[in-house]
Formats: sequence, structure tokens, C-alpha cells
Amino acid sequence: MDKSGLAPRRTALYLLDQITGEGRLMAEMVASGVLERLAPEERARAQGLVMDTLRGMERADRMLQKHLRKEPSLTVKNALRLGVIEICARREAGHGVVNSYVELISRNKRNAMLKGLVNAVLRKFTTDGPEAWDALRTPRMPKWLRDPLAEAWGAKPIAAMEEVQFAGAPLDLTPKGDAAALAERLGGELLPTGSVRLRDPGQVTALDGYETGDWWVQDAAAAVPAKILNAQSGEKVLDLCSAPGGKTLQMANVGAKVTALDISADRLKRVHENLERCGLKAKVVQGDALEHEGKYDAILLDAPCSATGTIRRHPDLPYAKDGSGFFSLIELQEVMLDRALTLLNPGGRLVYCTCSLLPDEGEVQIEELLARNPNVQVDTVAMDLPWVEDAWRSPEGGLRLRPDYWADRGGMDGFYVVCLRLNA
Ligand SMILES: C[S@@+](CC[C@H](N)C(=O)[O-])C[C@H]1O[C@@H](n2cnc3c(N)ncnc32)[C@H](O)[C@@H]1O
Repeated sequence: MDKSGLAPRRTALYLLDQITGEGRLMAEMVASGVLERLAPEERARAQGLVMDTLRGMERADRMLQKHLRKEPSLTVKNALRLGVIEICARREAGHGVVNSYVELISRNKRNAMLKGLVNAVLRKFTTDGPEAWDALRTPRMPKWLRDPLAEAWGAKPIAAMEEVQFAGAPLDLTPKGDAAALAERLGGELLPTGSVRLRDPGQVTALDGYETGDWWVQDAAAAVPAKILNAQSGEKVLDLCSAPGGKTLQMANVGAKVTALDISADRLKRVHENLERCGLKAKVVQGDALEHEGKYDAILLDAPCSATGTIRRHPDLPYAKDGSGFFSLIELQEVMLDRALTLLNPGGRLVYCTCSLLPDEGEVQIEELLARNPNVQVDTVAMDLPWVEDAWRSPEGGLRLRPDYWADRGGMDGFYVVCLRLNA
């Protein structure tokens, strides 16, 4: 391990450049192995630095703006952003941070001549930077995303969602067995939906019960769709877009005969790993949902979507994306929904969900489906669970989960969930 602390900072700078310059997502880069050369604690440090910088980017840029006469290269700007985050948000010893970023830039051939600028600008924050940081407003989502969301949910809820996104997310676990016992064992909070929430979990793989497969990581909101589907032991169930497998595990855990389909062979590896670790069984199939054949009692369709509900855990999304891909996702969801209905036995049920905050990927999708399918009804009874709050219910009969719900507990991912029933 590199004792100077340069290695995780160099990786953080690379990741930030890739996200803000190339539109790459953090999860894709991690999956492709960019962190593999680092020791586990260095990996966590690099990732944590990038996440904090993305969450605080608006504040960091406001602070830097006063001291930059012209815009530097992206790499220098990102080194300055990381430095501001370390000094002002994380309150780390200023001179060590300044020296590290000066060193990193001086080793970078294209930008070495700007090491003096990095030194001069970051030094300005070492005395009163943290105080100035605290006085700035909560960072907002970029306009391309904020505008449609504010139109859908109103200005106040958007501001509340931004508070939750800035705070970051706790870790939620879905227990394989008794939830209350797991909460007690790990010192976590038992949530009304049955998930267990940990505030300061540390390394996930080092937690009690990881090796023995006593739980899996799944945001509390992401665990709701399978609870609404309520698969029964022995029931023939299809998880149409299953990887990495959180919902497959939930359904396998109650004894349903689950077929877990996904188009991505790479992502299906995670389904296999998760099933094996938790000692659960499902039939894992690589294939296209639009070509799959068969008949099932119940189907869960967790469709590909904008993932705009997950920004508190994936703050890279607003910087890596620009909304240009939304329309093709909405079209894909529509054809997937129609296809899924053809795979249901008469009287069967389909739970549709997306981790999106855009009504076009949720409520509107279902209103349009109902208009073109007289054979389908919304099953509102499926939603009658003791922990479903009235505020979550949406007019067409689904559930709208938002990051600002449970704000005092640490929020939840944004999700849309509905249960549809095919006429018998
Ligand atoms: C939101 S994720 C599913 C998350 C998963 N249900 C879980 O709970 O862990 C959407 C998934 O859809 C898959 N996908 C995208 N297009 C597909 C298609 N045409 N057929 C099957 N799967 C597809 C992606 O590979 C991705 O794994």
C-alpha cells in the first residue's frame, strides 16, 4: 500500500475525469476492474472521495469560481474539486491535501505547468474554507433533470430530495430469515417494510452474516416490488430483468420456482454469486425479455430505466448522463410490458417497477397500458400491506416511492411499483 495517500487520490481523479468528461458510470468502471490495483481500504477511500465530490460538486465549483480567472483543463478542475472536498467538507489537514494534489498535477505531463495554480488556489481554503463551505446552499440537481422532476413533484419535494441526496444513503439489507433478530445482531434499525438499515456499515463483505449469506444488500424501496408480488411457495414466477438479483433472491427465499432472466451475461454472474452465497435456488437464463417464451403465474418486470431514483447512492448519474437516452428507455419499457402480459397465465399478476422518478417511466406508462389493454386491471388489493403509507399511493393504483419519504430515517430510493392482473 502507498503510504503517501497518492494512489487513491490518483484513482479518484481518474474516475472523476471519466465521469465528468466521458460520461462513464462509476458502477461500470468498478465492474471493469479499475480499482483492482488498490488495496481494499484504498479502494474505499478513492470511491468515497469521488462520491463526496459528486455530491458536493455545486458547492466546490462555487468556491473555486472566485479564485479562477479562466476555466482550467478538466483534470486540473477535478483535482481542485477533490482538494476542496477534502479540506472543506471532510475537514482534512490542509497542507497535506494541497501537497498531494500539487504532486499529482506535477506528475501529469499535460498539466504540470499548472501545479502553481493548484497550490495557490487550494491554499486559499486552508483557513476559512470549511466555514465558507457550510454557508453554501444544498447542491441542486442539474437543470436537465431538476426541471422535469420539479414539474412532476413540485419545488418543495425536489428541495427535500436534494437534501437526502446530499446526505448520501445508509446501507439496507434484506434478511434471509428473521428481520428483528438480524437488526439486533448487526445493531441496525428494523424498517417498517422489513429491511434492516445500517448507518455506518464499513466494508460490506466484512459484516457479520455476509459469508454465511444471511442477508443481501438491497435498498428498502427496491425490496418493495417483490413484497407486492407476494410470490407463493411452489408458484411459477418469472423475474424478467433480474440482474444482479435482489428480487430473484426475495422470491426464491419464499420457495417460489423462479426463472431469473437477463440479457447481460456479465450481470448474470452476480445473480449466480448471490444465489450461491445465500444458499438459494433459481433457474438462471440469459436471454432477451422480448423473445422469451413460456407461461407463468406471476411476473416481476423491473425494467431498464433512467435510474433517477437512485441518485443518493449513485451521484455520478446526473454528471455522466444528460437525459438524451430517456426516450428510448420509455419505448423499451412499453414493449417489455406488452410482452410480459403475453407470458402470464389467465388470472396471473404482473408487478411492474422502475427505480425512476419520472412519471413517464411509471404512472404514465401504466395509464397508457390500461388504455390499450381492456384485459388488464390494476390490483389495488395487492398494495394493502400494513406498512404501505397513504402518501405513497398514486391515482392509477400504483405506489410512488420518493427519496424524501422517511427523510428522518435517511430516505429511500425513488421507485414506481404497480401490480397488474390479467383477466381470468
Ligand atoms: C433495473 S435492472 C434489474 C435489477 C434487478 N431486478 C434486481 O433487483 O437486482 C434492469 C436489468 O434489465 C436488463 N435488461 C435490459 N434489457 C433487457 C432485455 N431486453 N431483456 C432482458 N433483460 C434486459 C439489464 O441487463 C439489467 O440487468
